Order: sequence, then C-alpha cells, then structure tokens
Amino acid sequence: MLAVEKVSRWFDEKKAGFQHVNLQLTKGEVIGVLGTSGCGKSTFLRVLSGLDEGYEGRIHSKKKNPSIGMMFQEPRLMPWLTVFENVLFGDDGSKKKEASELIDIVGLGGFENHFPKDLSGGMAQRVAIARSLLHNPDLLMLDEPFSALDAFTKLQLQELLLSIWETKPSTSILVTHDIDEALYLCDRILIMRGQPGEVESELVVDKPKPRHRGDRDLADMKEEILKELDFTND
Ligand SMILES: Nc1ncnc2c1ncn2[C@@H]1O[C@H](COP(=O)(O)OP(=O)(O)OP(=O)(O)O)[C@@H](O)[C@H]1O
Repeated sequence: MLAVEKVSRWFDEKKAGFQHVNLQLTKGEVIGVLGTSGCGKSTFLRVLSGLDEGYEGRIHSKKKNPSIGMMFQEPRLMPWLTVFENVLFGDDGSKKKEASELIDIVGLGGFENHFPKDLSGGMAQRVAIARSLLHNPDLLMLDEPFSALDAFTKLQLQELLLSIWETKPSTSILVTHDIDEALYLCDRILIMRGQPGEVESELVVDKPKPRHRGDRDLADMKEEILKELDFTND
C-alpha cells in the first residue's frame, strides 16, 4: 500500500536525518523501526506522515492522500478539553459515536468527562490511542508511544494495541528503542544505524500473535538485533 524508494532527508549539504531508505509496506502490516539514538527514526516517521516534505526520493501510496493517525511519546492532550473532547479533537462532530466506542475499547469508559490533569500517564496514552484511531487511519504512525511509561503500564498498553489490531487491523509503523516491544508487536523490523541513519537490515518476525514474551526464537532474534547494533560482548 506504500512504497518508499531511496528516500533521504537532508537538512543542509552536510547533515542528513537519514538516507537511502527503501520500504514496501503491505496493508495490515506492522513495521518496527529500531535503532540507536539520532539515526533518524523520528525524521523518517515525519517524512512518511507528510509532516516533513523536504525529502529526496519517492514515496508512493496506492491510495491518494491516505489518512494518517499519529501517536507520540507524550499524549499531547489539550488540558482544557475532556477525555471525550480530546478524542474528538479536530473532528466536525460527526464521529461522536466512534469516539465513545473507542473510549470503551481503550478501557476508559466512565472517564469521558475527566480532564487530562486527572489521568495517570497510562490513561492519558489510552486517550491518545483512541484519538489516533478516530478516523480509521490507513496508516498508524507510533513514535515511541510507550517509552515514557512504567514497565507494567507499558506491557498493558502493548496488549491493548495487539487486541485493537486483532479487531481493527491497521497498517502501522512503530518506532521504538525497546527490542522486546518490537519483537512482540511487529511483523517486520527495520534496523537503522549510523548518522545519517540507514536501514542496515530487516528482520521478519514470522510468529503468530499473540506471541509468548519468553519465546526462544524471539530471544534468538533479540540476540541477532543486539549483534547488529554492536551491543554484544563477543
Ligand atoms: N529539523 C532539523 N534540523 C536539523 N537537524 C535535524 C532536524 N530534525 C532532526 N535533525 C537531526 O537529524 C538526526 C536524526 O534525528 P531524529 O530525531 O530523527 O533521530 P531519532 O533516531 O529519532 O533519535 P532518538 O532515538 O534520540 O529520538 C539527528 O542528528 C538530529 O539532530
């Protein structure tokens, strides 16, 4: 559904965010992007989302102007709006029913009229998940969505995302620093490194979901990724 051909983002003659990225994205696929800090993961996501148009190369979508849902490390909620209004933010009011349903799906039924200041970090990210899905996006872009959460909340929200994908599959790109998270949630993982970053390798996680977090094959893949990123001692 999306083809990325030799895409690079240069900020000036000497500085690039990332370069030479190729990617063929199939409908419903969840792609992980892993890499060391500063290798251009967020820039790549911004380019794919259309937020940054200063790239070289070609990005071709089967659908003209695909709709995009986005989620970031911080929930980015409007403090003066309720949970319900935040989920509906930017909508013309025609999606009230969908907003209510999504609030239930993310486990916040009963909190519709609460304000962000009354929510925990995990609850606020649940609102952000609901908001990102309101328009049934063709592409869901997740930029380290759980990295600011405590370990247990992070696991809970990973489970939530999996269960949402089961009933509402959406083609997604997940940028993360967490190798376990990428192996648990993604169908394919791009490993980026360097400055400017390039995709060094690609790993297919050919395991049905839900996966076992302690799975031997996943542990082997983790080892492989750590080697790829030069984080092993041998
Ligand atoms: N608007 C900009 N102007 C100039 N340089 C930029 C701009 N945005 C990003 N960069 C640079 O591009 C490189 C890649 O940044 P980016 O934030 O995409 O990396 P990242 O892999 O997402 O990092 P992290 O994992 O730390 O979030 C960095 O060297 C960064 O300083």
